[in-house]
Amino acid sequence: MENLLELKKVEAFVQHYHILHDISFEVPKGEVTVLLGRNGAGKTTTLRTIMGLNRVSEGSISFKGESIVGRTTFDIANSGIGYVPEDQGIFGGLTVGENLRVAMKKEDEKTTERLEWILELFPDLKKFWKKEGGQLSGGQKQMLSIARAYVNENDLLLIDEPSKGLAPIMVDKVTESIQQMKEQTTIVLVEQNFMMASQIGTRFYIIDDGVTVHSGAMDELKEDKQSMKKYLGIS
Ligand SMILES: Nc1ncnc2c1ncn2[C@@H]1O[C@H](COP(=O)(O)OP(=O)(O)OP(=O)(O)O)[C@@H](O)[C@H]1O
Repeated sequence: MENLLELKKVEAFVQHYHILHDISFEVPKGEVTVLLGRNGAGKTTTLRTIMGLNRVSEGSISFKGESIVGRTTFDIANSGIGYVPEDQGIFGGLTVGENLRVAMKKEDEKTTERLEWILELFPDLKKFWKKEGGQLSGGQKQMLSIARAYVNENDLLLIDEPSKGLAPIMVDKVTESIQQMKEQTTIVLVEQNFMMASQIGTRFYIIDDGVTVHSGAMDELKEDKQSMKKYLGIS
């Protein structure tokens, strides 16, 4: 299968700290690739590095067969990568509608269709269309953040810990929504909630101290008690 995104031996710095030491993974088109690892392992840094927010000192990152190292974040986003950051990145002082409008790269028919689709998936966003982003619940903010990335015609979505801080019922809702989205787009998902990751993911990579140390099919990891304990602290 064709790889949409490929990282090879990536080393990267956050300010002057060397955080990523050897990150390599492949993201096949049409799949959900999950990045797992303990707190502070380097998962968020990996997504931010793909988006051009950290300096790459070694290795390569290619998207649709072209290197994206050294490009601006604006350029990388425009080449077809949507990013749902861990802090959700929504504007607290803008309404739900305004948040979506400013996120839209185009206002064409396809974008309108995608907006309608996502509003059906997240009816709360329609219901609270005029409510300010800052007044939404945690789950609603997460939905808005995902919708802001989804509304554009991206080839790839990077989603950072969508379950973080959500009540179990909201985690189920977000899981269900990503399951529906994966029918339409390729996804890289960072997730600490193993149940959620295992329901959605196709393949996994484990990051430990800035290094990709293990990978395989998500279904196999569930049975691999030794790796779960060693790398994720799950027994
Ligand atoms: N701005 C920064 N300055 C210094 N160190 C940083 C900065 N941002 C991240 N780090 C360090 O980089 C390492 C990787 O952090 P990162 O956020 O990528 O981990 P993570 O795997 O996403 O964990 P979490 O699930 O806790 O977000 C951590 O040791 C963290 O302390």
